[in-house]
Amino acid sequence: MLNGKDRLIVALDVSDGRRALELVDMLAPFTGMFKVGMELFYSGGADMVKEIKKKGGKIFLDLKMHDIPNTVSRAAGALAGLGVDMLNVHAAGGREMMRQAALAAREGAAAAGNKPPLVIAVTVLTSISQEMFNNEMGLQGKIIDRVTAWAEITREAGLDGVVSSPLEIAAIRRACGDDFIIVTPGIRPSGSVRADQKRVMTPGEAVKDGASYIVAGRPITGAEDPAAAARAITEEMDAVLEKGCVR
Ligand SMILES: O=c1ccn([C@@H]2O[C@H](COP(=O)(O)O)[C@@H](O)[C@H]2O)c(=O)[nH]1
Repeated sequence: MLNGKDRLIVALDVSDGRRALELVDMLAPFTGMFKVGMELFYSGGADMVKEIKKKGGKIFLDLKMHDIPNTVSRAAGALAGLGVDMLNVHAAGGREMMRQAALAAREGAAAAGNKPPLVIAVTVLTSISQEMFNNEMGLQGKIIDRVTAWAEITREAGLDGVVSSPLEIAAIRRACGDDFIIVTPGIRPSGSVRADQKRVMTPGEAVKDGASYIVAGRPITGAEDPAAAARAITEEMDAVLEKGCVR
């Protein structure tokens, strides 16, 4: 079973490549994977991915691709050639887009001699509240039902898992089983600032509910001592895992 360190993905949401690499050095002892998102990838590009890999860091490339199947699958193939460990698309792009993206990612990785990345789909962003979902996005019903339905389509399309808020973990586990990967941002250690996140839980609660991985950014990178913040999060998860109360 993965321990707290393995399950922690730190979001490197900075535009300064030097700062990103400093954070990698500082946080590597407490972090299983580093998330390179739009800010760092659009400013540092593929070189940033290569630099983090040189330091031995695993990479979740979080570009949330959402376009027609041909465009997304070609992009997924190219990104898999970089040797990333995880990449993602939006489930709202549909079953066929997801299916082609997963295939292309596996082929792109094999062509470059890399291990196939985990390919996962973003469901409903953690910054969306139930009220926004219904009134701003014009979508009916409950977020939890939409997330669960998209998770099932994601699994049927041959992807490895989903990104959801921690509030939906238990429902996804019931629908998609224990082997399905659930990655949850919207992680806020007790007492920390929510900022733009609407559907949140603490690290311990998320792991207790069955999260495969949690993503934390500002609670770590914005802390006075990022290493201490990351260590506290891994310890909180380990305490839950050691009690064996993981669903
Ligand atoms: O639904 C989603 C999908 C992705 N994210 C990303 O996770 C991190 C969270 O950062 P915090 O600073 O811990 O809020 C960020 O990179 C997002 O792009 C998400 O928050 N929600």
